[in-house]
Amino acid sequence: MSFVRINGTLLHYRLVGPEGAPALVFVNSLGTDARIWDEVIAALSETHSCLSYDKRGHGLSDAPDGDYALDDHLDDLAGVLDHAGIERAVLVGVSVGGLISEGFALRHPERVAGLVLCCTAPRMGDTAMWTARIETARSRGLEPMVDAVMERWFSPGFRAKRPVELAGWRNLFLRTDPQGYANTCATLRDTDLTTAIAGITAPALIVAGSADLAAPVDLVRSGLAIPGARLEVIEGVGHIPSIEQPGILVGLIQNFLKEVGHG
Ligand SMILES: O=C(O)CCC(=O)CC(=O)O
Repeated sequence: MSFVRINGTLLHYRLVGPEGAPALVFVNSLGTDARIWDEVIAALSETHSCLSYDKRGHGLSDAPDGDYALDDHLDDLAGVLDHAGIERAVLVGVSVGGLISEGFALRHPERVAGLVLCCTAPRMGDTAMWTARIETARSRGLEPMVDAVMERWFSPGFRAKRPVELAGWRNLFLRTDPQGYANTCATLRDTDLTTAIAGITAPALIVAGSADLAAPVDLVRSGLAIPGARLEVIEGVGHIPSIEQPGILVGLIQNFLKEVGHG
């Protein structure tokens, strides 16, 4: 576990794998932290230097007050990469982490060797939906929404067959700072990269889960506006494939890394 302060905000990150190996950077989703990548990183860190971090408002990172702009997340990510000595990487982002990855590829094209965009889209939800969620989180915390969130995150099969793990991930969500959660919902409320992603020059693999209720396959398809991007759909999986089917996700990432010549 390592920590760094970027522009006053403390961020928690982990860097594992062979020193000097091609880098992979993992960006987590709303209401989760870097632990969602553990099984994927266990496999990929044999060959790659893997950096994961808790984005602001989540995990062991600070949760500063006020709405977070996409630019705040991009500054954080650039700061963590600079601190870790990573010049260029393939970014693997899920949901809002995918949006952050797209934004980073637009701002720093020279630093992005490729994008793996899981269960995400350049515009997720709408203003009314995020405004309502922000209001709930700020006034009543995360408890009122936990059951609905678990249904969006995990397929019916996962929820039925893996109740103990489900209980653990439920705890992760409930222990997220409600203000950090709400402030990150503001990023989703205010970010629309629908037009901008046509300007991404990095190669992109887009991954969807057929049972994802937070980012349904048809929404995820909108990411194909990235030139040359291709889509893979993991059958029967919900919003967080790194938890439900880490082995399948690892295989997809490994094929993509070969295609783009990144280790
Ligand atoms: O997961 C994200 O980063 C945002 C999408 C979302 O709303 C997830 C959820 O269902 O809570």
